Amino acid sequence: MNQDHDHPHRPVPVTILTGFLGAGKTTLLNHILTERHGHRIAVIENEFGEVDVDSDLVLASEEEIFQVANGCICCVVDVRNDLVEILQKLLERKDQFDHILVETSGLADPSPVAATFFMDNEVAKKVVLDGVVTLVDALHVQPHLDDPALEDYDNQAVTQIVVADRILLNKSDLVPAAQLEELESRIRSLNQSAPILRTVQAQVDLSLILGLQSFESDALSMTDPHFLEDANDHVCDANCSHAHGTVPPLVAAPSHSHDPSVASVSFTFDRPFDAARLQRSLQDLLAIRGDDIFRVKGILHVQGDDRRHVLQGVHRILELKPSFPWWDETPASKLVFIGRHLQHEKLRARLEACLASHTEFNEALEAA
Ligand SMILES: Nc1nc2c(ncn2[C@@H]2O[C@H](COP(=O)(O)OP(=O)(O)OP(=O)(O)O)[C@@H](O)[C@H]2O)c(=O)[nH]1
Repeated sequence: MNQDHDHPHRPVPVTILTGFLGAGKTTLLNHILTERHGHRIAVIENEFGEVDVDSDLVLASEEEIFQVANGCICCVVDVRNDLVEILQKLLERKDQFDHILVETSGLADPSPVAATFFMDNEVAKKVVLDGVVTLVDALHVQPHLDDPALEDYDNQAVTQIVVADRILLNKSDLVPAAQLEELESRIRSLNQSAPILRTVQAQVDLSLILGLQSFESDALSMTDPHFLEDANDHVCDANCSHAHGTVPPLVAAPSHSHDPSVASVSFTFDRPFDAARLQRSLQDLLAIRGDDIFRVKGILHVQGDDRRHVLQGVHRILELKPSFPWWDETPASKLVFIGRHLQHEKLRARLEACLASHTEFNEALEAA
């Protein structure tokens, strides 16, 4: 499958992996990274919260994983410049991989991300957009598609479906068949051409989502003639007045607008959590606030356990699972909440109430 060794000048295909918060992007990424598919993939990740949890959720693999700066890749200029810089560096040693995968944050519009590949003339010559793969959360997508609070703003859940080449209707285990069919027709009304694949835990035959080559830039502009212009008023070419081969100065703010009421708050704690108390407390919180709290994720230090614990919440679904040991890393917790009307201090107080008491902590330290 690695035909690219024989064709060093062939542009490197780039897949953009997108989908709303909690839809299953990291789950798919882990599936891709652990499957024997013959591609050597460089992964670029972008996340929304200030504290990086996502890189800890990606399984160890031989592939290289790069983080672009914190902030939304589709609308923060620095983040898009960061993406161009990473691409420039990656392309200097493109003999080491044959596919690039960009996982966007769950709130990103993939169009400006795709456009970033064409902003810099040197980068544009060396990559080809292979496809946009969109994960859709079968259980939670409906209210986001119809979100009344988005009246004056772009709806990223809709945009992500509209621009997709492949749609994975994920978490199909959580929804009855009749509802899946309704969802499929809703998705079909937004995107008539992308095949919709039902998945559980994002398990999909990778030949259906990688190597599509659907997106030569001609094909891209045929899909939506305003695709690039929408993302940015400028696409570089040989006639540009500015220098190429450096970070393009014209990565301007895109024309779309995010819902400013969606924000993220992050926390770190050295003292371990009482796992049962934390789980009860967050379940109580999500039972009441689960419409507004879209996403919770964390890597946690749990009292009396030398393994990391992974906290995953999507609206009212919450799970806390042990993962691999801390090894020589000092255990500590980091958590991110993403949603509307998040009250930082109230959340902090709730979390602090779930930490193991100082006495418990000291006793555990002495016993160790
Ligand atoms: N029941 C069920 N749970 C799933 C499925 N796919 C993923 N999940 C769970 O959904 C949660 C979120 O999955 P992630 O892969 O982290 O989602 P994401 O899109 O990367 O999340 P963000 O990066 O925060 O936007 C995790 O707890 C997964 O285990 C599925 O098909 N069925």
